[in-house]
Amino acid sequence: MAVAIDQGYGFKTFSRPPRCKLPSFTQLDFNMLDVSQSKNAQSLEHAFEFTSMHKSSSSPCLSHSSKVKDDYDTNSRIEILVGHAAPRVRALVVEVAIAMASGVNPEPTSSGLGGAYFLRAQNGDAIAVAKPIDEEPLAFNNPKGLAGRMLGQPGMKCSIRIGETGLRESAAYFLDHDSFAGVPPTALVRFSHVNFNLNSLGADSNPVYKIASLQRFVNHDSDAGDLGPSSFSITSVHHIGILDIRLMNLDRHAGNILVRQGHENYAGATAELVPIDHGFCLPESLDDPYFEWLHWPQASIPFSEPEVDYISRLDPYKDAELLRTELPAIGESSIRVLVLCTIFLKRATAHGLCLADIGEMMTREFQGGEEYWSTLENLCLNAKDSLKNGLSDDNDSDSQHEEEVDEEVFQFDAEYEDGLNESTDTNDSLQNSPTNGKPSKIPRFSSMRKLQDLTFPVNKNEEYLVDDHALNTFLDNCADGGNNGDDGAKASALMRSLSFSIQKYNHDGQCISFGEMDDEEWQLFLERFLKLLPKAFEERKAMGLSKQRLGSSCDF
Ligand SMILES: Nc1ncnc2c1ncn2[C@@H]1O[C@H](COP(=O)(O)OP(=O)(O)OP(=O)(O)O)[C@@H](O)[C@H]1O
Repeated sequence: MAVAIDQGYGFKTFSRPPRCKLPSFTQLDFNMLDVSQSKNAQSLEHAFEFTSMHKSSSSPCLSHSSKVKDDYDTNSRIEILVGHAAPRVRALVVEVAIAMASGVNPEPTSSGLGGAYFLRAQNGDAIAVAKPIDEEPLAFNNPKGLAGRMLGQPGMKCSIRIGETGLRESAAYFLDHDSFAGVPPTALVRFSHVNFNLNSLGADSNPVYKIASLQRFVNHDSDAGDLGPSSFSITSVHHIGILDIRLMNLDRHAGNILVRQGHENYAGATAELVPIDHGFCLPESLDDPYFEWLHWPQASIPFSEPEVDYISRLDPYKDAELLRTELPAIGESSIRVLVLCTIFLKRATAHGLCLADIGEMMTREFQGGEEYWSTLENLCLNAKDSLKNGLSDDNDSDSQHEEEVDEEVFQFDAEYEDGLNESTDTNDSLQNSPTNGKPSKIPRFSSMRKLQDLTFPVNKNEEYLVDDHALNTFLDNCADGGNNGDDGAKASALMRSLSFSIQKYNHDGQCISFGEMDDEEWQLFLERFLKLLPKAFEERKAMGLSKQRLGSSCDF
């Protein structure tokens, strides 16, 4: 049987496709592919070179509805929206197209809070995981009882909008240069006429298309939540951590790290880790990241030479340009978070800090029931303050500002010290230190009152459709994990990473954002920020040394 190729929609066979019918995106028509002739996707891709696949000059359009009038027919289709230029994406899409042409249906997964589906080949092997954007947690077609809000509204993380996690999954793959962290090939695709979940809101809509992230399925033995970290290779932990820091990943819980067991060797720690689920990366504002690896011993081991070299070669401005070109729907404020975090990583590494140091400096802290800005946020607030106060670059103003900052830091540290005094730590050397060996912090709520104009805007007048009672019941059920064996433990881990975000969103929904600055302000801000870094890094190092003197260094 001959392989029929849809000349109009993205393939060429032996003659050029008619110009007028070239679509914006690559499109494969499942039913137009004769599976019996297509032994494997790779050879198919080579045999039938894709057309030039003009990338749409406009942003991928994320529709706010699942009901559309499809111009085509009712055959199942898949199109690449984002990821044409990414390696190994087309092979993945072709494989999925072939599987679907053979009549294989998506298989819903029970884990995770969003709708996620395994796509299998005819022989039953999983090929890919698809996650439709309208089935994300809180989105209107969420199949796990967490539906309600519309796309574009703030989601589980206040700094990431519903419907935008798929874009971020794709961005993480683009930004994982040389497969350093091992993010599986990922694209943003459009499925037409495929059976995904529709809640009552859209149940009568047929035909339907869905935008979804599509990721290569990775064979694995377990996830990091099933094991202690002692078997994980240092390299795997470092590489994932480096990615998480650059992208400010808010959701690196243990379930988002797949584990592939290696063979035992003299070092013992050989398990390879595969990072998945990057939907909560690249927030629109600084936020509180969740790094499961933060207290793993591997994170306290200095970066290796190749890692330092990789970090030194990272170019935040090139990465920013890559996102602007390949994922124009990702906003400038998220791109600035990427730039800032990458600069932070580069400078901290050059200063000799380890992964745990850097991760901790990005993470907020709780003391006495209060949440405090992270060191990174404090640095940004101070840099923004100095811009706002119009301080010039001359030395006098600089030192005057530094004094002001020091005073603020000292006042806070006194408060922090009080807290420590109440706790069990009575070590004199720590108590006598002017900064208490801790990075400077500002009580979150007081600093927010002071800096409201710098925060991520959330329209509090918008009416959200979410049923908060249902949400809370769901969360309670998840948090009741201890009684449910593995699933319960995973749910608990997940909740640890997510629950505060929900609480935060409900209470204030504010974070530090850079989107409101014009280019000149942004550059000035970065200059100010860079000047503040050496002192913060020194403080951090000093803190590490005091810890070591106290004998609390990590044993591995
Ligand atoms: N690339 C992959 N390879 C293998 N399994 C995967 C892959 N991506 C996801 N999975 C599995 O699919 C399930 C759901 O995926 P995922 O955790 O990404 O969904 P989610 O709804 O975004 O989850 P969460 O609620 O943790 O944010 C998980 O069991 C996960 O292990």
